Amino acid sequence: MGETLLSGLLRSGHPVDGLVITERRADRAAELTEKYGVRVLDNAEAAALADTLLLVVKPQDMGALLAEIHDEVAEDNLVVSLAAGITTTFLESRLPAGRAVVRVMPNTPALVDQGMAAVSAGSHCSPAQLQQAQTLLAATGKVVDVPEKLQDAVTAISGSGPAYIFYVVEAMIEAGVVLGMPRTTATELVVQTLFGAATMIKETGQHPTVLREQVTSPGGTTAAALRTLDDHKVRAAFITAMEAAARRSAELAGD
Ligand SMILES: NC(=O)C1=CN([C@@H]2O[C@H](COP(=O)(O)OP(=O)(O)OC[C@H]3O[C@@H](n4cnc5c(N)ncnc54)[C@H](OP(=O)(O)O)[C@@H]3O)[C@@H](O)[C@H]2O)C=CC1
Ligand SMILES: O=C(O)[C@@H]1CCC=N1
Repeated sequence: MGETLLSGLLRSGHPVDGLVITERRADRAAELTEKYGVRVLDNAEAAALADTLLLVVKPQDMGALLAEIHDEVAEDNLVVSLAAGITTTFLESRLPAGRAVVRVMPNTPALVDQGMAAVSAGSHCSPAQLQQAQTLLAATGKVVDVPEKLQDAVTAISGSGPAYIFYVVEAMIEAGVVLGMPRTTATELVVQTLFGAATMIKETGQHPTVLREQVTSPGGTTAAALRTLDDHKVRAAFITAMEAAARRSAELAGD
């Protein structure tokens, strides 16, 4: 996710001299410098130098990272965390008092500038600082401001969401192969169908139910398929799965 954000910032015209990154594995640091021409520092050096700090480690590593940078985070710095489940209270309680923090839930389509990120301000973050975080994230897609109590739901929907879609795509390709289609053709058919359906939802503004009904001829093939999905309780499985994701997000800060 960190590399996705770095590449998006550079693509959107952010000057490379205005960025530094941290990377604890030397081989990976060399690879990133070679690929992007970006300077790699250690965490404390980067925190001392930067005005805005983007924290993109796993939730389980966040406590240790905050301890490392604690003394270097200045009063006017902005700390932006992209970690699932890590609350603004968690961040504020591990930084010097009064520091401005923003909690973000991004997603991987940011890699192709089609990201969906939701931001929530901490208690010392000014509207201008929240806007600054939104502007940074807008380099890789859409950004919405949500009350922090909705961030676990955001994580379950758009944060993890790309994985559910890839899972459905995998299943549809597999089904195509079962039906005798060469894998490459099945992949092409499924990917274009996904792209076409996503574009229809976005461009027509119509409810997905209306669009689904347009495909479903009475007594036809789609009705036969959808009845089978209902028999297997696929809709209920999605709801239960996403409830599990939101629950897991809420647990992560305690891991
Ligand atoms: N992947 C996704 O789709 C999304 C991820 N996120 C969030 O983004 C964060 C990162 O996720 P993801 O990119 O998948 O995870 P990765 O494990 O791929 O990346 C995390 C990176 O942080 C490095 N790291 C850990 N601790 C430190 C430290 N103290 N100093 C410097 N670097 C450190 C890790 O290094 P090393 O390899 O050496 O362990 C690793 O390279 C997570 O908090 C996740 O919740 C949010 C939305 C979507
Ligand atoms: O699976 C995860 O925990 C992260 C957060 C959202 C997407 N990936």
